[in-house]
Amino acid sequence: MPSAPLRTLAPFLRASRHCLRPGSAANPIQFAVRQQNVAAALNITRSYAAVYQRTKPHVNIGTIGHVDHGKTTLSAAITKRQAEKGLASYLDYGSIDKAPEERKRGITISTAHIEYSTDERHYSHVDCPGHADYIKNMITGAANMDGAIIVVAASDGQMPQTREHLLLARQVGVQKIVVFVNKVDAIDDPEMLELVEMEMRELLSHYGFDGDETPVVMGSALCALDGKREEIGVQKIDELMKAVDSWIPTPERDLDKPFLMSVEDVFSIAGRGTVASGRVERGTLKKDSEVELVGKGGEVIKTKVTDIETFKKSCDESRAGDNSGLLLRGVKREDVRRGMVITKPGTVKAHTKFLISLYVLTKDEGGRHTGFLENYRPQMFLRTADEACALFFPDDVEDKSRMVMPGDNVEMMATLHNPIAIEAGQRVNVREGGRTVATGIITRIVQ
Ligand SMILES: Nc1nc2c(ncn2[C@@H]2O[C@H](COP(=O)(O)OP(=O)(O)OP(=O)(O)O)[C@@H](O)[C@H]2O)c(=O)[nH]1
Ligand SMILES: [Mg+2]
Repeated sequence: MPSAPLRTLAPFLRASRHCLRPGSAANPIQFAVRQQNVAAALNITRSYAAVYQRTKPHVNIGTIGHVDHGKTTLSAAITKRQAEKGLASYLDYGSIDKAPEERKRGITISTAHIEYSTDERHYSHVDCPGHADYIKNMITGAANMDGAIIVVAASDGQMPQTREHLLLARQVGVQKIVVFVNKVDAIDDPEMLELVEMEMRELLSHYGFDGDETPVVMGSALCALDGKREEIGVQKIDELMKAVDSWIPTPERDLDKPFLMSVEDVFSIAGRGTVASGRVERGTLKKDSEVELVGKGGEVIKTKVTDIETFKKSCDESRAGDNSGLLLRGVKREDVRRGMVITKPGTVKAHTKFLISLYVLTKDEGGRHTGFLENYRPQMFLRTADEACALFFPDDVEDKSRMVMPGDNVEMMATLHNPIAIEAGQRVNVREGGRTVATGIITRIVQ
């Protein structure tokens, strides 16, 4: 379905096709200007900006929150508002809610993919219908979010589900969220709103988010969508998007991140020294740069890369995506082991304890046939490292005798036998007897 601005464009595009001389490029904007149709020229320019402009930084976000709190209404309202500014195509409630089910590697995703821009950035937005499904998609890497908008209905007042929302955000590995307190139109008592905000900030802090600084915007998605009560409608959508623009950071491109290569193999070259090889995960490294070797035992080895070999050729630089061999000055072969990482100094540390969101594979997905209890001790694969680990329930889980079943999404505390270089947001696999039994994402480093 063409967007509204593109539909107004159609006659111009058709007309411009007729008046084009062979060899000249179609330029509907110039054509509109020649026709002295300023409105059309502007429209076209805007729709081009919305649809084609890829120079703006890209960010993945989404609405999460409890059933019926207004996630879909808010998603529709955002596209409506941004469409008015020529920064999106308006998607009504129905076309967002009736998103087709996608299937990827046997994993069911059923989220609508929505696109819009602000003046600052370009967004891809998912409206998440079900918690369990989405957590699974996030954990298994079928979906990702750089930040989230949590929708909380003010009319529900003190809600037990609020905890669930924040836990969900943490579980999906999101570090920064913006709160939208919705259905403000249905509240007469301003104190009630203050209470909701206070409670949200407290809970944010409790779950490891920045409760003091997190933006909380209060409004009504429905009013914005229906064009009613601007002060709690469209104005609040504008405020929300400003908050999202400024609070949720633009993800760095892999190439711009600090250098990291996880060691796959180590060998020594007579007369030259020790070479560690692997695939460069991110960043770039120039010959003669200082690096650190982190992991396997916790001790950090500082050294210098005196030569770089990529695809069997010596070169001056190694970059994200390359398979490289790095010649390490003054390092003995036995000091380097598979599973260590070579990084820009000071950027990664080794740890032994962290929170992890796990999706436990079902029997049909090749996983276990039976559940497991706390203190389960499988093997954990973290980049090229594999390490014995133990899994426990976090402190705030009451029923610690519960059995984790295949198909479950579960948050657990993991401890490693040896310290390994890890970071929040990193994906890991849990294996037992040669098969993958769970897949997960590290959400918080504890120790
Ligand atoms: N009064 C009022 N009602 C609202 C507002 N926003 C949404 N609603 C209503 O709340 C109901 C649920 O809204 P949805 O947008 O479908 O909520 P959702 O979070 O997407 O729900 P699920 O997808 O089922 O989890 C609908 O009847 C909306 O019309 C609002 O700002 N004020
Ligand atoms: Mg919905």
